Amino acid sequence: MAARTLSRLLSRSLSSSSSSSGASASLLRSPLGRKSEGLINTNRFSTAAAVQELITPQVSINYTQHLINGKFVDAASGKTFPTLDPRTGEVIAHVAEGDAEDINRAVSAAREAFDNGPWPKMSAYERCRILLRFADLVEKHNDEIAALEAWNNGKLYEQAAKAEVPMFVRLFRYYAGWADKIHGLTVPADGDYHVQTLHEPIGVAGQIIPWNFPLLMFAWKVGPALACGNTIVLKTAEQTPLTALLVAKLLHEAGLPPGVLNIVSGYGPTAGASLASHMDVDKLAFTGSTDTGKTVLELAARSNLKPVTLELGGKSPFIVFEEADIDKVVEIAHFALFFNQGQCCCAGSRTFVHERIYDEFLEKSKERALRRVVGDPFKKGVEQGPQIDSKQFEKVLRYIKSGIDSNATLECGGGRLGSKGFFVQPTVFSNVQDDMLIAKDEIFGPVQTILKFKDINEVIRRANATRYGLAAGVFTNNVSTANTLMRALRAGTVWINCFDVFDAAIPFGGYKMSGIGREKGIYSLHNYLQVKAVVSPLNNPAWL
Ligand SMILES: NC(=O)c1ccc[n+]([C@@H]2O[C@H](COP(=O)([O-])OP(=O)(O)OC[C@H]3O[C@@H](n4cnc5c(N)ncnc54)[C@H](O)[C@@H]3O)[C@@H](O)[C@H]2O)c1
Repeated sequence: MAARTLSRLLSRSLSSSSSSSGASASLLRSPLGRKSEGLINTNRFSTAAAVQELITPQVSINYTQHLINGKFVDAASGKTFPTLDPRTGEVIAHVAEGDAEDINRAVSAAREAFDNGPWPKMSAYERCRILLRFADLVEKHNDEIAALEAWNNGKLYEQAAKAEVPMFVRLFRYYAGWADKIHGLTVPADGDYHVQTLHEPIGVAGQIIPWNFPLLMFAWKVGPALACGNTIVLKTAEQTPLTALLVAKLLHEAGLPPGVLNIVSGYGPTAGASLASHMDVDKLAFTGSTDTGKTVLELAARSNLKPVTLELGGKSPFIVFEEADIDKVVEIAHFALFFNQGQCCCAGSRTFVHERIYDEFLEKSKERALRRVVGDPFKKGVEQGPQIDSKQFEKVLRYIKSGIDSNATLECGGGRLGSKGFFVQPTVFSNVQDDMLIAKDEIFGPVQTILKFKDINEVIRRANATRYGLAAGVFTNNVSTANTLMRALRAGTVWINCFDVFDAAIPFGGYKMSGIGREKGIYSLHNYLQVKAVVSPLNNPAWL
């Protein structure tokens, strides 16, 4: 298709901003009666002046086909599917729709590149240098990549430009650094034998990623797999296929040989399921919902028993003890839940507050939510954009209704914003009980649930009483309380007096139904390596 340019679309929607059409730059009326151009300001006390400036980065959609064996190609069936701008629900591009045949072609290219191509035979230092060159190129195209990410996902442009693309770059530099430091051991064993372990690439890695952080999920998976010398078939989420194709182009410009990274766009039950069940895929790494995680694990087991890592959903407790600094923690709790429109696997989605500070904490949390600025993610000062699509948007509204029906107290929000796009009011519930659906299920939206607790043992029990175990936050000035909680909480990450601190070196993953295995850090390398024991007899050894 002809390249579409974001700045052109933005200027078009700006010039029509006096109509009440869309979220991008149209007039949207907040439920609180404020009305302002191009934004929905939930602040009764107004910060509108700070949020007028529209950022118009240059970006166009140039890549919409599959990337197979270093070339952009149409789907075998010739089919395409639409990808949307969540601000308006309008189609921004038609993308090749992959199915089993496209997956077959991509897996064959990856197999050939692994078995006979230069990548696994290249020195680790050369692989490192390609990854470093790629990181430099991404850095150079930072704003363009961030704009495409925001356009396709609805996330804040500034969040993508200032945090997510730089984190992407950091992840690739981190794994580039590992490429030439991966090695086995010599092992002292009983008997006259020389024993060593070889850490070998696992082969063709199948990777399936979600839509909430399309670029970061790409980096978490592709970075370590390439550092270890594997080849890849990546299936992007159907909602957000665009940025993976753009950065993959840059990776080839950096010197990646053809066939090493193949990308197929398409839907889960067709393209995703074909990848998970493919007999020639040696490893599967999946990030997405717990239900789909179970499906892909089963597909992997029923096909060739490929090893599977799973990064799944969460319902993470955010626990505030009585001595915490209330103003500061209200802000962190707000961020922990509402960041990225609440579409975070590790969102602090059960805010447990000690009964002595509960009322004050609740009042301030509500005030903060009312001040949250919702609007066009390309505007400076906007804090919240739209949900990703109508399905997620409706799911969030259903959970809000379920909270109301189950007699939790709706403190603020509770509905949609505007009439176009997928904007949801920042919503806070109090009087939430553990057995309510809003306290048990992953809502994946801007809905904060605030629960009251009395003592440490009670809150540990309640925080752990979930099928999930992805992350937790603990806010206390008492060292002993912190020490107890960091061990007692059954979660892959425990943040003490902070939340959402990510770094390439920090492992991430879940206990219980939040997943299997860890990504990032040194731990991710283990996902992409086979360990081979090599044993040979020693004649007359000088030492053992
Ligand atoms: N633990 C983590 O690191 C982490 C990170 C981000 C998101 N998540 C989780 O992801 C979920 C949100 O993402 P989502 O709605 O895109 O999840 P999802 O499970 O619907 O989809 C994730 C991916 O799986 C694919 N898929 C769907 N059905 C499939 C099937 N039958 N076979 C193979 N692939 C299939 C989709 O096309 C998509 O690419 C949330 O539950 C969130 O918590 C977890």
